[in-house]
Amino acid sequence: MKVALLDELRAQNPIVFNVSNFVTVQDVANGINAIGASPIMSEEVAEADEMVGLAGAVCLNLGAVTATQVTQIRAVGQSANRQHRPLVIDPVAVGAVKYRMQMATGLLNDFHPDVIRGNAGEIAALAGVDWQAKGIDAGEGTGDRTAIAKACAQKLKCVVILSGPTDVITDGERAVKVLNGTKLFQIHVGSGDMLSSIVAAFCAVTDDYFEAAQTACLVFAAIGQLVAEATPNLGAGTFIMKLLDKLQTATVAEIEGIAAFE
Ligand SMILES: Nc1ncnc2c1ncn2[C@@H]1O[C@H](COP(=O)(O)OP(=O)(O)O)[C@@H](O)[C@H]1O
Ligand SMILES: Cc1ncsc1CCOP(=O)(O)O
Ligand SMILES: [Mg+2]
Repeated sequence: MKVALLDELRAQNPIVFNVSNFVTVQDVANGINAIGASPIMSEEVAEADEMVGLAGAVCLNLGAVTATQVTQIRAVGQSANRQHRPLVIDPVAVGAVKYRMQMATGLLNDFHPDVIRGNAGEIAALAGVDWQAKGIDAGEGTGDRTAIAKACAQKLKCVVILSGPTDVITDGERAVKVLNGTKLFQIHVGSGDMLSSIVAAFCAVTDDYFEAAQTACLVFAAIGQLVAEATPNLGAGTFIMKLLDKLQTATVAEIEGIAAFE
């Protein structure tokens, strides 16, 4: 685990190109900006190649995609592969909606992601494992989360993050668990989307995407935990404000001080 990548990210200030969903786009932009990278969003297929070309990494969020946007997402994904930009996918609610699963499966045939970040319901669905996803949320299941994440990584040949109370990060062989976090993440819609884009930001500053994924998960979860511990009984509204503040100011030493992983 290389928490010092956070300083590298802040020094390089990489551009992260996001195709976001309309629900959480501002959280994603501000989260990337606060941590020290530079967000840019686009829904226009005509500028796909140019956008990818100026970015250090690309994050495709499948959270609220129209048929027109599928065409743009495909073009962006293929362009990221062609231009050798790290590519992160967030497969929102593929475990709950058959249409989304078909759409995501089709896209994953058309381009190759370097990292997929989803909750248990989403990663189980992509792995082909039984799980009761609940809309955008993880839902219920009894399967072993590390085994499910590994199965997904082996099937899709990429790094997989299965996030939740414990984040599992795997390349299909090796697996690391990040134990930090706070339940407050669950009462903010967009926590997962922010994490996916922050994973992309870390992928922009190292070629080791397994390392980038682990570090992003640790940094994000630990910062949430620092915020929760600093203010007892924090509510949903103030949590996101304080989370943005702490994304901006947290130091490597503070994060290393509470880091819990195995
Ligand atoms: N119960 C929890 N306790 C601690 N951290 C959590 C908890 N639930 C989610 N998180 C954290 O929230 C972030 C978003 O993950 P998750 O909730 O799984 O995504 P999504 O919003 O896509 O369902 C991750 O950093 C994860 O570690
Ligand atoms: C509510 C909602 N509906 C479609 S996308 C979306 C946001 C999902 O955000 P997250 O997965 O980060 O909780
Ligand atoms: Mg999500």
